[in-house]
This record gives sequence, structure tokens and C-alpha cells, in this order.
Amino acid sequence: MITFNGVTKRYADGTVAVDNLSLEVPTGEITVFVGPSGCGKTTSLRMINRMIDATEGRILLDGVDVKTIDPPTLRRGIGYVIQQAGLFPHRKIVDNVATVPLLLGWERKKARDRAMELLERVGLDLKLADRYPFQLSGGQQQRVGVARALAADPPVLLMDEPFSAVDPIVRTSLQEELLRLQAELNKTIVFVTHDIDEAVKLGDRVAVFRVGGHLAQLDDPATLLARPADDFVREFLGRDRGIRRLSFVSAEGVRLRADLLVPVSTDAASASARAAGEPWLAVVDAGSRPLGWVAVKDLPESGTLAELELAPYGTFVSGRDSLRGALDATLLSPSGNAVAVDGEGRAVGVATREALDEALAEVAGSVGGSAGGKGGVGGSVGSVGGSGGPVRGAGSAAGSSGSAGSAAGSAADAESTGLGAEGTGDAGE
Ligand SMILES: Nc1ncnc2c1ncn2[C@@H]1O[C@H](COP(=O)(O)OP(=O)(O)OP(=O)(O)O)[C@@H](O)[C@H]1O
Repeated sequence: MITFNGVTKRYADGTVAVDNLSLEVPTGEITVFVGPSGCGKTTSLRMINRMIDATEGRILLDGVDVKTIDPPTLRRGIGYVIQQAGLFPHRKIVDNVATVPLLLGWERKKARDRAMELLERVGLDLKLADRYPFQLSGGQQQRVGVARALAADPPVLLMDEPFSAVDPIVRTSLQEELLRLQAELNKTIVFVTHDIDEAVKLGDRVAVFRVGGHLAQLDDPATLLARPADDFVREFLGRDRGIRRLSFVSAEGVRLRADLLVPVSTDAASASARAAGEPWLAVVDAGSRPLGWVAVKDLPESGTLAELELAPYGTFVSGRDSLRGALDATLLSPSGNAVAVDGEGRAVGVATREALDEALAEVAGSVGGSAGGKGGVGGSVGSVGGSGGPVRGAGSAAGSSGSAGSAAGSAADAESTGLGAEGTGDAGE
């Protein structure tokens, strides 16, 4: 657990970047710091690993004041990921990831083995291990940045806008990878972003800051979206707050109609009778997989459904997806209804527009809603790479030898790994 206890940061020019901040970052969870530019997110983050020292107040790491721990020791237990990865351009990917273990005195082979294991874990093709950073896409570089931060298995990870320099598709896949990794690793993560969508997708808890380093609200995403503390938070959350809130409401309670599913072998006349006034039927194959919609008014007098051209459909996974996912599925169907499927893709029923209206009315009537889990909307985007990111500048001063001794304490290592050997990183105040 990380505890901020009345923490203030006043820079040398008098700027109060963080003002009397008190909050707790629970162990094993992702806490996101979000807010407009200049509101003190980065300063707050960097006070945890003492790259910046607080002017007043205390930051406790599992009950121990970080000021009592010398910075290099403190940072050994804290991984650090920054925007644009900050990889060392003259070191191969594997050596970039092995940097921190080598700084910690690991034997070279062990450090490289660990690096390879981590590269695999963050979803990188091991063929990339012997390349240099400029030979990777922006998204791939960012994965390397995450692998490097995890290399020494620190219990705490600080992530400062780590995904903001990549395109939206790559960004989505990096976010999903982080959630997948976190489900395995249970690190205590503090994640800084200015993007509220990213915050509610990744955060177990979201801290909204306002300029001047004030904490405006700290809550889980569903509560934040349902009950913003004041006008500033409401405005920051944006106009589509209501829609986004549906991502945190499970679609499990939506009433489903199995009677509107018809096997493709059904003859048209009996399908028509079965519809009993409903305008659309969902046609399924012999294995119950959805094939498409048929409009009852277009049914011929004879023949089976197999001979008909079917209209496109959208599905959601009953019991897993959110109400937002279910609504999205209705928008992919001319019928205005959605097909609910099980985890194997078999249709289990139809969510009619009427049933969704009922579910929406229930959400509108409640405050908070039932949490549907993080990023509950289905339909993950899996593609990676493609964005030929610029060669990264950070760390360019690093030596190319990569040896533990010579690298220790270099300014670039201190900056982009957070593992400086000497003092605090308050430079630039
Ligand atoms: N070294 C410094 N000296 C003086 N003022 C500083 C220094 N570093 C940051 N600040 C100021 O402190 C305030 C908070 O900065 P900080 O970088 O923590 O904000 P942020 O929320 O992370 O912003 P962004 O989203 O733009 O990165 C800003 O007003 C900034 O100008």
C-alpha cells in the first residue's frame, strides 16, 4: 500500500504542483491519476520513487516513509515506465530489458534469460530481441518498456502516460495486455494519464486531479461515472459519461427470448407461425451458432430458411459483456435486437429492444449500478504494430557497453528506469 499523507510539492519558483494530497493506493490494484494538463499527476507519481522529493507531508510505502529509504534502494522495488518507452537506443532490445537486473548485480546469463522470458510475456516476438529500438514500432517499443520495468519483479509499478504516444488501435492492445498481465502479476500500479477513457478502462480506482494538485475525487470507475463529486469532475468525465457508465453494468440481467431463435432447417411457414407477431427472428445453424436475421414479413410461403438471404447481426456474451456491449450489438443489427451468445459463441437468446429498454431504465433509476468488471465492453482489438514510431530520444546519453558497473548511475538510466544511483532527481526545479 502506498499512502500519501498531506503531501505538498512546492517547486523552487513557488509553483505549488501538489497541494496537501492525501490518498491511498491499495496493494495489488491499479490506481489511475487522471486530470487536465499541469494538475500535478506526474509530480505526485515521481514523489513515490523520490525522483522528486515532497516539500511537506509523507509518502509511506507499506508503512515506511520513503524519505527514510535511500533512493537507489527504494527504486529497486519500483518499476518505472514512461511515455515513448525511453529505451536506450544503442542497446539491443534484450539488453534494454536486462538493464535493471544487471544494475542490481545479476549474473549476465540470468539477466538475459529473464529478459527473454519477459519479452515473451508482454507479447513480443522473440525474434525482435536482437534488434535495436529504432527497428521496432512505437507499440512494440512500449511493450519493451513494460518488460524492462517488470524485469526485477518489483512489487510496485509507476507508469507515466506510457501509452499516449501510440495510435489508438495499438493503444487499445497495450491496455488489454496490461490488464492481462496485471491479472497474473497483481502489482501495485500507479498509472498517470490525461485520458479519462483510459483511466476508467484500466483503473480499479481512479483519482481525478484538478489544477493546483488538488484531489477532486477518488473512486472506482463505476461510482465515478455515476456520481461525480462536483461540476469539475462532471465536466472532465465528458458528455458521454452516461454511455460510458454502461460499460460497468453487466448485461447479465437483460431478459432473453430463446423463442426468437430458429434453426436454419425450419420451413418458412412454421417460422412465420412461431414469430407470433414479432417482426424479426434470429436464424441459427445446427450447432446453435447465429447466422443472421430474417424479417418475418419477407418469409416466403414455402421452402426453408436456408434459402434466404439473412441480415447482419451483432452479438454479446451473456454473463460477460456489459450493457454497453449489448447495445452496441443492437446497432449492428437492422432488427434493432441483439443476439446473446455463450462463451463458445452459441446463441442462447435474443435481447429485444424492449428488454434493453427495461435494463436501461433500471440503470437510470439506480445510482452506481452493478460493476461489470474493468473494460466490460467486448470486442477486443488484437492487432499490434504498424506505427513506425520515431526513434526515441530519451536515454541517448547512455553508454553502449551495457555492463552493470558502467551503466549504474548514468543520468539516462536514472531518468528512464527510475533507478538512479545517486540522490533524488529534482533537477530542473
Ligand atoms: N521543475 C519544475 N519547476 C517549476 N514548476 C514545475 C516543475 N515541474 C512541473 N512544474 C509545474 O507543476 C505543475 C504540475 O506539473 P506536473 O508535470 O506534475 O503536471 P501533470 O498533471 O503531470 O501535467 P501533464 O499532464 O501536462 O504532464 C505544473 O504547473 C507545472 O508547470
